[in-house]
Amino acid sequence: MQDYRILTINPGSTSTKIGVFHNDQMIFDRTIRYEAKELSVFETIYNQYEFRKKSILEALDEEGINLSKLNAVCGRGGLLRPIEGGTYEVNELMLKDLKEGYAGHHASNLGGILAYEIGSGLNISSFIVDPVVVDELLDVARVSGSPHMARKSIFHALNQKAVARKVAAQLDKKYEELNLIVTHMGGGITVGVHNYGRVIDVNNGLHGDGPFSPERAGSVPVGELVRLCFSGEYYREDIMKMLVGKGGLVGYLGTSDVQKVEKLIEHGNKKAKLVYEAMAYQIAKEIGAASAVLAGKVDAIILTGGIAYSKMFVSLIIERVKWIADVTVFPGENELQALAEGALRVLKQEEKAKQYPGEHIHSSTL
Ligand SMILES: Nc1ncnc2c1ncn2[C@@H]1O[C@H](COP(=O)(O)OP(=O)(O)O)[C@@H](O)[C@H]1O
Ligand SMILES: CCCC(=O)OP(=O)(O)O
Repeated sequence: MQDYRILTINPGSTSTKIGVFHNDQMIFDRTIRYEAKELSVFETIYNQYEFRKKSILEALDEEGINLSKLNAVCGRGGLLRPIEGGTYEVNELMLKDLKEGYAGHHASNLGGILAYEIGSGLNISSFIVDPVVVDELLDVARVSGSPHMARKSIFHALNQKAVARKVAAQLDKKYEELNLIVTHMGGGITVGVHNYGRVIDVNNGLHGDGPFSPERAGSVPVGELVRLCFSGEYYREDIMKMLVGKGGLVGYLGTSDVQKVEKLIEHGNKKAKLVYEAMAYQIAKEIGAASAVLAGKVDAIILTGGIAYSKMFVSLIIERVKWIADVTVFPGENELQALAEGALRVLKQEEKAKQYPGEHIHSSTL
């Protein structure tokens, strides 16, 4: 059997996580953290490209990783056109969409770009796997209530699918045989309805939908939002920041760090307690809505992401949703492993790499 060596790259808003895999075994990983002031000199996320690339190559060099032994580079995919899940070869159109921010700007846009630039320099393949725009929504889930707006699928597809596969294996089943509700709780929070391997409904984790999160407002009262927009007090950017970046815990408490919020609660801060409980309450409510999508036939509820490390937070959710199905807690994320496995399936020819953008997915049915 041929062996493969894969470099995986997962850019986040404050860090770039990298991993080197020998087949599906991680042999090196590192989280390269950046100071806020290091990144603030760049006007756009795309402008951070050279800086992040240099930091990756330096980390690999420090570890003595021989780049010429790599067979592929695989990055986290960003805000592209809506596409179905899977492993995609990075192509010209994908690079253009990632650079221009076809569906917006998020650090994950750099994943495909960095994979391509490093891969093409070494003359090896570059891929992305399950980008945040994976769109497997039911038509009925796309209808928002206004013909001027459609609901969109933007979520932690990579980690949700990776963790769902892991839990399916624990249950001795295939992912495609189960109905799962997967909740990723990180900087953003998304609750995905996984119906036999397809995410048929999910809140748009980036653009104002679903539970609030450490740094995002989630669904807000829309009449109030319109009032703020036309109050003459704010620019568009101010309002967008209220929704993403300065919403949620940051908006109420000035921090996106759940551990700091727990410290405030320990010290008797009543506001912190209320906001913390409200975030768990909104997540439980979203899981309840997800269970209705599956008509109550739920094999398991999964809680994952950084916040799932908190026993206190997780127990607040579990006490409200345990009547629906068993809850499995999978703290952190499994994204580097998922990237490597996605690339490996293609390298081993178990799957063909998909071509972006593939079949057009309608953003509205009406
Ligand atoms: N041990 C922990 N207990 C509680 N919260 C945690 C813990 N570790 C990380 N978090 C919280 O998880 C969130 C970040 O989650 P993560 O999945 O790393 O985010 P991202 O989506 O940005 O990758 C932060 O709010 C952080 O404070
Ligand atoms: C919903 C898009 C992905 C996302 O929100 O990722 P982060 O939580 O890492 O910002």
